[in-house]
Amino acid sequence: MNANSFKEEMLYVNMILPIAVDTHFVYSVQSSKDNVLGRFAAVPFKNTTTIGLIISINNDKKHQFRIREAIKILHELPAVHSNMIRFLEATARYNMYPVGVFYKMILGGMHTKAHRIGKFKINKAETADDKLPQNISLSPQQMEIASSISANLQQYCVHVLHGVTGSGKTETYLNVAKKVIDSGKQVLVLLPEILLSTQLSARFKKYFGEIGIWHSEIKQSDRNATWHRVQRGYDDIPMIKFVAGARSALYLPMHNIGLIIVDEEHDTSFKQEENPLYQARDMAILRAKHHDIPIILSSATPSIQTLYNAFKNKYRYYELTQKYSLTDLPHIQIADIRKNALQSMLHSKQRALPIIHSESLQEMQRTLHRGEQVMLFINRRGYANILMCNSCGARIGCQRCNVPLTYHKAKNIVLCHYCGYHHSLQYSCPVCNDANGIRLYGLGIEKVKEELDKLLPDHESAFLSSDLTVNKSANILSKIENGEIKIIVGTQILSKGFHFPNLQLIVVIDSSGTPLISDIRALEKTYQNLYQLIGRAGREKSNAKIILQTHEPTHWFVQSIINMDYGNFVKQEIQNRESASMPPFTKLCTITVQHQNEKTALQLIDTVENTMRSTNNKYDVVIMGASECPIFRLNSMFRYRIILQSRRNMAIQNFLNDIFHKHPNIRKKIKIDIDPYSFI
Ligand SMILES: Nc1ncnc2c1ncn2[C@@H]1O[C@H](COP(=O)(O)OP(=O)(O)OP(=O)(O)O)[C@@H](O)[C@H]1O
Ligand SMILES: [Zn+2]
Repeated sequence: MNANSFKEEMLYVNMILPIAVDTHFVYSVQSSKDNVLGRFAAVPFKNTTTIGLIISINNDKKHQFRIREAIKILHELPAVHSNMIRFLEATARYNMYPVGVFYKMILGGMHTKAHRIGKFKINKAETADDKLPQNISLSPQQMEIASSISANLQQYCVHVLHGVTGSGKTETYLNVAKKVIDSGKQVLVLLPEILLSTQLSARFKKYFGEIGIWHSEIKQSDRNATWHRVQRGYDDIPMIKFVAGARSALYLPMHNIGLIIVDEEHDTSFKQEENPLYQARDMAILRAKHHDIPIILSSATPSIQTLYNAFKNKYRYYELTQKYSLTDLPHIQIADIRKNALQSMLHSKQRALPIIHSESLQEMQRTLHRGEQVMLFINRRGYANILMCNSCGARIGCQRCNVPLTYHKAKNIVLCHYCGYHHSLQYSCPVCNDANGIRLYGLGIEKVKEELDKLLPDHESAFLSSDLTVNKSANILSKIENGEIKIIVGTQILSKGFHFPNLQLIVVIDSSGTPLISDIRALEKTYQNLYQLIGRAGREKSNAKIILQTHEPTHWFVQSIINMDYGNFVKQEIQNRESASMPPFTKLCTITVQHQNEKTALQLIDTVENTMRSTNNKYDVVIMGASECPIFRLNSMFRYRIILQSRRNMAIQNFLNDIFHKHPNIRKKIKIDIDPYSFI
């Protein structure tokens, strides 16, 4: 390099700012050309300051506006790699946002006020008290997979790690991760948020010592320290080599990333449903591609999309066929709620359906007697999900949404699960004015716990549901682990990758229940949840039991669960998707408009639809709709939508860009959801 290139001069540079506009910003900096690209810089913006990212030199000689000068370049941080910048632009293009929106995620909630920059305390990240006792030696099957993946660490490749629950997928990918770290690079593991508060992070710490944890609830000071320390070390405090995080960790500007792992890759929580909308698993694949590094997708029930890509040899597929502990798979049996209902009516003249079947109760007593743990699964929050008037039959719904309300007993409120609207429970009917008309029906987790406390008063039981914070769940989880709590009642978060060695019985309160809203992935999700849930029992001991309480014991879906044949289910489901031209055979995108005024909403969607239909559609995009959304009124807004469908990648984005180019106003009026997971 010649000494001249270090000469400082006045340069114009193009920058991305954490702002939702489609342009780059030009600033002047006093620096050498070689030392600015990819640097963060504090800059004045309007009447405040922010941190921008320098992405290129601006060679224009004349500028229409007065160019402001950057306050300082953050030379203490390494330059962001051009691969990361390309990834940033690609992710914005794919999800149809201005690049600044995703750049904001790279900043990860850092202070952007100039006077605060560089003023932070370097906290130590999380460390385990004890290191792993001895080196874990992989089984021959685990070893073969780990070596095969490790043989190919220098380039992009998607590896699918499929193995029954408890087969040692985690050990296998950690073995690969260790090699990557030993070679001087960094590893990122993405997990559903709830798993970060569990044994899994503890296990990571035992493996790697200090690790970075990244999720929505970490303290600002830890956030600052981790953000800086994934980029460089400080004095005697080394750079963080291993980061475990929820989906937003994908955008951390790690200095030298060598491997990404997405654990429980099928989990739908990887789709962010608020702005910006993106699928973190899919974007992780995109990031791996841009950095030219491997990515491992791990799951006992990989998504249909992932398996389809593996079948087509786009991804490499590995299967772990045996449980590591070699205990038997749990025994699954059915408890027919209808029969039990009849009996309890005859004997006790009680009309209500029993919540816990007599067979389940007996099995629970036996299990507890042996000192083992029991889990009850119900996929409904709250106490009662039907509030109906006994006189007029009116059902109490949300004032702002077209959905029924749920009674939450602990908080003593009637709550809308969609918009959060709530009020206290009232027994008078708002429709017929019967002062005592409202009755509670239906079943939620709180009612199950109440029933349990009646049936088994000597045992403490605990709740686990998405209503809890990460810290609260961590507290409950540790009580379950140390055996203080013997009975666990929970919603679908129980099906995430927990490891409770002493859990030997799971009762699924109601395994019927079809979803209210047509969702292309409804069956896939239900199957994955139940399969994963079943995998929580009998992890270290044989003779575990699963009881599926159901109204429909002969239903094909219930039968396919009993057989635990995921491969067969996937084959069926892939055929269904193909004949319906649904993903993974096509790409979808929903375009939603909403307005407080019903007529205005309708006019809006008409305008959008007409514009779309009159645009030259050279991309083979199919326009379906417009129609009312399944929840027509949500949060006081009337909602209409159009579904776009295409067989080609990026065709929908290109089509929409053409429209926005001609009709820039349309964009502001619509919500775009690329690869939608929610169809409400
Ligand atoms: N080679 C090994 N040596 C010692 N213990 C192992 C080994 N492989 C797995 N185990 C242990 O077996 C249990 C299950 O392994 P692991 O958690 O890796 O499985 P998994 O497939 O990731 O599970 P899940 O999908 O259910 O989360 C763990 O307690 C783990 O420590
Ligand atoms: Zn509501």
